[in-house]
Order: sequence, then structure tokens, then C-alpha cells
Amino acid sequence: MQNFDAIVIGSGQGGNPLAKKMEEKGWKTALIEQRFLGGTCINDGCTPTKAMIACAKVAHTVFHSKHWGVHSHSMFVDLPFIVARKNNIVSEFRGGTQKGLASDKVTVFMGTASFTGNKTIKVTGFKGEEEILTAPHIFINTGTSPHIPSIPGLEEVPYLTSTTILDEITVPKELLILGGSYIALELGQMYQRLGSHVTVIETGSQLVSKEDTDVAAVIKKMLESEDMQIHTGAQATRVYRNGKKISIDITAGGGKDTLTGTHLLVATGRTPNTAALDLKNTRILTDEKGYIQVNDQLETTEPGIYALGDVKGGPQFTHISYNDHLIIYKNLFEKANVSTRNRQVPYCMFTDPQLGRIGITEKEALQEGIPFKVACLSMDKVARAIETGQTRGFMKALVHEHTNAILGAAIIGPEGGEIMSVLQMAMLGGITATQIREMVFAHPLYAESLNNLFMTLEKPAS
Ligand SMILES: Cc1cc2nc3c(=O)[nH]c(=O)nc-3n(C[C@H](O)[C@H](O)[C@H](O)COP(=O)(O)OP(=O)(O)OC[C@H]3O[C@@H](n4cnc5c(N)ncnc54)[C@H](O)[C@@H]3O)c2cc1C
Ligand SMILES: NC(=O)c1ccc[n+]([C@@H]2O[C@H](COP(=O)([O-])OP(=O)(O)OC[C@H]3O[C@@H](n4cnc5c(N)ncnc54)[C@H](O)[C@@H]3O)[C@@H](O)[C@H]2O)c1
Repeated sequence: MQNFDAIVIGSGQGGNPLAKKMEEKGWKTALIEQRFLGGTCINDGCTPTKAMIACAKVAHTVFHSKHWGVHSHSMFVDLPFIVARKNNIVSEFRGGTQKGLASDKVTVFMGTASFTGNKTIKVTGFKGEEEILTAPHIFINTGTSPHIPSIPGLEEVPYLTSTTILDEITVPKELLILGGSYIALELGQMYQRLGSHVTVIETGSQLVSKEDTDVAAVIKKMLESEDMQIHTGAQATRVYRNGKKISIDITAGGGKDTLTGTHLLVATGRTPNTAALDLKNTRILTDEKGYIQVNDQLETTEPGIYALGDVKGGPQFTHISYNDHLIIYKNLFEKANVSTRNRQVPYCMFTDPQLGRIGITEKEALQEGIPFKVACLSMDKVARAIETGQTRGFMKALVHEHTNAILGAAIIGPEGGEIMSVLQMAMLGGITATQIREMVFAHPLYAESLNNLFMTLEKPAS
């Protein structure tokens, strides 16, 4: 048995910085990882997808270059090169994580962690070798994996997930995608731009179900304008091999249809990595889906054991996992009293154009009975967007009816995530819509149009 002051399970976006900081503070810290250092974000999530999405944008720009008066006569997509470029970036980031942990002298165990008691953990290495570790403080950062829905026949066809598809070196000719949210739309548009014919099948009545209907409608229109086929309100009832292809029977709008493609990507959400942890040997409780229950300071139902990142449920983003580690660290080492309550949750869907989001939606404001007004500006009224030839999308902000405080925003447009961050900062600092309407921005930035966005509160844009 090896004794530590702290054990971190999972090399995720919260676990790595927390392990390093605890070691720096003199706590002897172990970190256990069963796959790759760096977790989902670096190895299967943000880094590889955003690296490949950048290539798809170049392909799209070259393919449509005549809109900018530039003619390119021959172009082809070199997917093996794109995948190799992505792998190099991933390796570099993974190597950086490894170096960082080593330089801070965190003891890394490669293997799968499971609890044998409340504060004892067994690590099973890749060759079956076992180590027992114990510590008074344990931090679970084991993340999530692709959720595979139970649809008749799905297990009999060779489906792809967001992890496996990224290593395909041939562009799928016809790509069927189950799901119509972040992963489905980012990867769907990416493969469409790289040369696939993409069909999205979403059970919900709209894409990106959490967003307002006008936001979802604009995203659907934008993707359809790139020839993606989108079926919403569609229930997949059966999946089967059809010669060399895969077919899916769907019911939608009271009718039936069969969709066929060469490949199938399942992007229907994530499931928490808690099964292997053997939590039954502890007093840690999970919810019905397996997510670990925590209080607003991220402590589980077992004192001294915390959960951070996706495995605790709630918004699943890298920056939230990172912020979780700050909450835990500050409370433990700086005697702070910070929590997840009222934390800002910004996010950006990296379609092109992007969807940048912060604060509440119109749907939520109505549910909560908050008096609000809506500022809305189409991207084809934004000078910078007209100049760069990227006029799809719109800016929308919810403003408090009486105080003019900004309650939330959705920016669909070029650099939508960056523009959203300007509003996020305003929300944090209590800067009102009136102040932004009159603020001096550099011309001609996209953000400059925040002046015009808030002018629409007095006079809607024509
Ligand atoms: C395709 C895709 C794209 C994404 N894009 C974005 C994006 O653009 N922006 C964004 O903010 N978020 C994005 N996300 C979400 C983001 O990746 C996660 O929210 C983020 O990685 C946080 O993860 P985490 O810290 O909870 O743990 P993770 O990064 O998931 O790490 C958990 C680690 O724990 C290990 N582990 C699990 N069980 C055990 C065990 N029993 N023993 C030892 N080790 C174990 C796993 O192998 C893994 O390495 C994306 C996700 C996906 C799948
Ligand atoms: N840019 C980003 O920040 C980014 C990018 C990718 C992923 N992520 C994170 O990863 C997580 C997972 O993303 P995701 O898109 O897989 O999941 P999600 O949970 O956001 O969406 C899953 C979608 O699949 C649909 N669905 C469920 N079962 C279905 C079925 N049988 N057939 C068809 N559709 C079905 C749901 O209605 C839902 O719209 C998200 O929570 C997100 O936070 C973030």
C-alpha cells in the first residue's frame, strides 16, 4: 500500500492542474490515468476536432473562392495529411501535459482506478499488475464516454463515435449522424466540407435543443445551405446493413422513411465514466445516469472525496472542468468559500459560423418570469461581416426590461465566440446595454456592431 496526501483519478482538464498545484503546495500527490494523459479535451475532444475543423474551413473557402474573386482550378482534400496534422497537435499537447506533471513531481500511475474502500484505491495496470493506494483526499475527474442509445440493430453495424471517426483516413462518402447537437453539427459540417454527403437525424423537435427556436432555425438553415440533410423530430427505429451500406428506418412527422449511407456516426450524448470505479465500495452516491452527486463546493457524499469535470453532471465543457479545480483548490488551500453557484457558463459551438452563448435564453427568461426585451441584429447588417463576406447568422441579446442589464446572448456569426466573450465580460462587470450602445469600439470590428445591436432596443433594424 502506498500512502499519498491526495489522489487524482483521471487526467482531465481539472485533474491535471489540481494535481500539479497540490504537489507544489507540498501534498504528495498521485494521478491515475487509464488511457492518455490530457483526457478527452486533448485526445478526443476539443483539440483534435478544432484542428480538423480548421482544415475543413480552408477547404470550404477554397471551394467557394470565386465569391471573393479568386479562382482556384484544382483542389483536393488530403485527409491522411489532415489526420496526421491533427495527430501531431494532439501529441504536442499530450506531451506538454506529461512534462508539466513530471516537472511538478506528481506520481503518475497508468492504469484503471477502482475503489476498494472509502479511501483506498486499486490501480490495475495495462498488464494486469495491481497497486493499492490510499489518501485522505481523493479527486475524481474521470470524464465521460460516448453514449450509445439502444436502437434495434445498432450493435450489429460498424458505427463510429466522435473518438473513432477522427482516425478515418478516407472521407466517408455518405455519413449518417445520429444526434443533432454540438458533436453532430461540428463534425457533420466538417465532413460535409471535406467531401461527405451528411445526413443528421435528431430526435428532438429542433437542433441544439437547449437553444431558442430562432437560434436553432438559423443554424439548420445555414447547414442546409451547405447541402447537409437534416431530419429533426425523427426517431430511429431500426439500424441494419444494406449491402455494403448502413440503413436506418426512421419515423418523423407521422411518416416513415429509410435513410442509407456508407458510414454511421453516433453522437447522441455522453455517459459518465463511473462504472469501473466500483463506487459501491464507498459512500459516494450517483444519480440515475451514473453521474456523481456533489454539493456546490464539489464534495461528494463521502467527506474528503470530490468530483470535478464532466463526471459530476451539469455543463460538459473544458473550461468548466478547469474552473472546478479552482473552486476545490481555493477552498482547500486558500480558505476561500467559493462554489459553483451563479458561475458563468459560456460556450461556443465551433460550426462555421460559430454559435457563442452566454447567460439565459429567451425560453429560460420566460420560464423564470424575468421581464426582458430582446436586441437582435442580422449579420448582414454588420459592416465587418459584409466586408469579409461572412454575413450568415445574427446577434441576439436579452436585456432586463427595467435595469438594462444584459441577461444572456447568442451570437451566430464569424468569431461568434469572441464577440460573446465581450458580452460575458460586460455581464460580469455589470456594464449595461445602454453603456455598450455608446461605447467606443475600434472600427471595423465585429464587436463594434454591439453598438448597433443595442440600438435595436429603441429602433429595430430594418
Ligand atoms: C468531440 C468532442 C468535442 C468537444 N469539444 C469541446 C470544445 O470545443 N470546447 C469545450 O469546452 N468542450 C468540448 N468538449 C467537452 C470536453 O472535452 C470535456 O468537457 C472536457 O474534456 C472535460 O473533461 P473532464 O475534465 O471531465 O475529463 P476528461 O477530459 O474526460 O478526462 C477524464 C480522464 O479520466 C480517465 N479515466 C476514466 N476512468 C478512469 C479510471 N477508472 N481510472 C483511471 N482513469 C480513468 C479517462 O481515460 C480520461 O483520460 C468536447 C468533447 C468531445 C467528445
Ligand atoms: N464546442 C463545444 O463546446 C463542444 C463540442 C462538442 C461537444 N461538447 C460537449 O460534449 C457533450 C456531448 O455532446 P453531444 O453533441 O454528443 O451531446 P448532447 O447531449 O449535447 O446532444 C445529444 C443529442 O442527441 C440527441 N439524441 C439522443 N438520442 C438520440 C437518438 N437515439 N437518435 C437521434 N438523436 C438522439 C439528443 O436529442 C441531443 O440533441 C456536450 O454536453 C457538450 O458540452 C462541447
